[in-house]
Amino acid sequence: MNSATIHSNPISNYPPKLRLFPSNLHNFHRNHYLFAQPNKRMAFLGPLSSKISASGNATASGVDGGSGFQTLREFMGKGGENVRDELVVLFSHLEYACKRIAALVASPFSSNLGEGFSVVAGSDERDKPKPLDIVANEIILSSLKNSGKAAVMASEEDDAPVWLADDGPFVVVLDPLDGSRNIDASIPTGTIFGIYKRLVELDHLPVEERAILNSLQSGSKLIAAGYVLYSSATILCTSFGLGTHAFTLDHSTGDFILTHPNLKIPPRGQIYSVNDARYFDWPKGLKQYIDTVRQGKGRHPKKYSARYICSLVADFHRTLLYGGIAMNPRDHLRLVYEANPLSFLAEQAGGRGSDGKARILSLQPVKLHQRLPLFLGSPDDIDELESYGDIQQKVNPGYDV
Ligand SMILES: O=P(O)(O)OC[C@H]1O[C@](O)(COP(=O)(O)O)[C@@H](O)[C@@H]1O
Repeated sequence: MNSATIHSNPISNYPPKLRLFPSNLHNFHRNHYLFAQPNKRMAFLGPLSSKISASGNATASGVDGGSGFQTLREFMGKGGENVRDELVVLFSHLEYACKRIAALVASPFSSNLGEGFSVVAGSDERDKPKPLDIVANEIILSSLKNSGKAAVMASEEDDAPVWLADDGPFVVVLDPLDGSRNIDASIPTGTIFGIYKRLVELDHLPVEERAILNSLQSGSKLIAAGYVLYSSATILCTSFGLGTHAFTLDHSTGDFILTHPNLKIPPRGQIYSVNDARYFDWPKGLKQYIDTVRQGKGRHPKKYSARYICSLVADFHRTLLYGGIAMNPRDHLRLVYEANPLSFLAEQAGGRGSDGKARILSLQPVKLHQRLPLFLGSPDDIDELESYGDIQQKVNPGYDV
């Protein structure tokens, strides 16, 4: 959440001369994406396509038998998840927004984006918005508006949810650009999103109330969730409730290609991911757990390694692939925008999402910007960690870095 005031429209001014993307989504897709030549795609995907063809999972999940690869849009259709058209439309707008954000994050022109913003005096230095957060938020907002499929968007960047369309079938909750405080060093960042159905039984309520209550649904009601990792590759990882699947952006065509069908988190990893400069503020149980596994004295007789990027999407993505635990034991990450969507993906991949005491998806959010301790990862590692009892960091002085 931030208290920024936007005095000019950063998107329409950006980039100063060169337009990276046409403003009209339809023409954009027409000219650049949907009608990309298949042969061109194949030429770029030679090694990848054979890798996917060799995977039983990929074939079973409907990878195009002839060409050996499948785009996200194809996957959402009959060959894969077969979700309904309305969700396909919503997703294609979200996908488009994230491609724009990916381009911005990597752009040499993004340093100009700070111009035209002012921040309300007195807000905590750490919580001050980075301009790219706001631009990313605006990009997603306009895409969701254009989709006509989102009733409401609740964003970590906004104080209150924005009502978009009375008949929109979906509710979208999101963190438009997580980890953005690392952005000047080109450290990976990410977008996190969750999708619920609009609660039609609330349609009679005043719009503000309707917007909030629709956005405060429990994670167990998610119908889809995902993240987009902006890193050396741009990865869109998603679940519609039938497994977790990751797609890699092919920059030559603009397609997200299925590269990690049916991701399964290893039941146990050998990596813990936490900001351990906070060690002296941790409770006894958490200290003991970390001391134990780093010495190789835990249930898994291997010395664990530490990895901490301090960018939640990147830390979670690595955990999904390699196993272990990505954690933030203090009340810092948000239930609605971060913990619920990522726990949904973790569970769909056979992993767990916990606040140290309870399953994240079983919690009923009471406030939009509610924060909590978060532990995501391999089931055996999280079980072992929780067996230490007090692992939630209650001392939370706020940290300046
Ligand atoms: O300072 P900590 O406790 O290590 O928190 C780092 C975490 O905060 C985040 O930067 C999110 O915080 P913000 O929402 O304030 O940007 C995550 O990407 C990261 O995992």
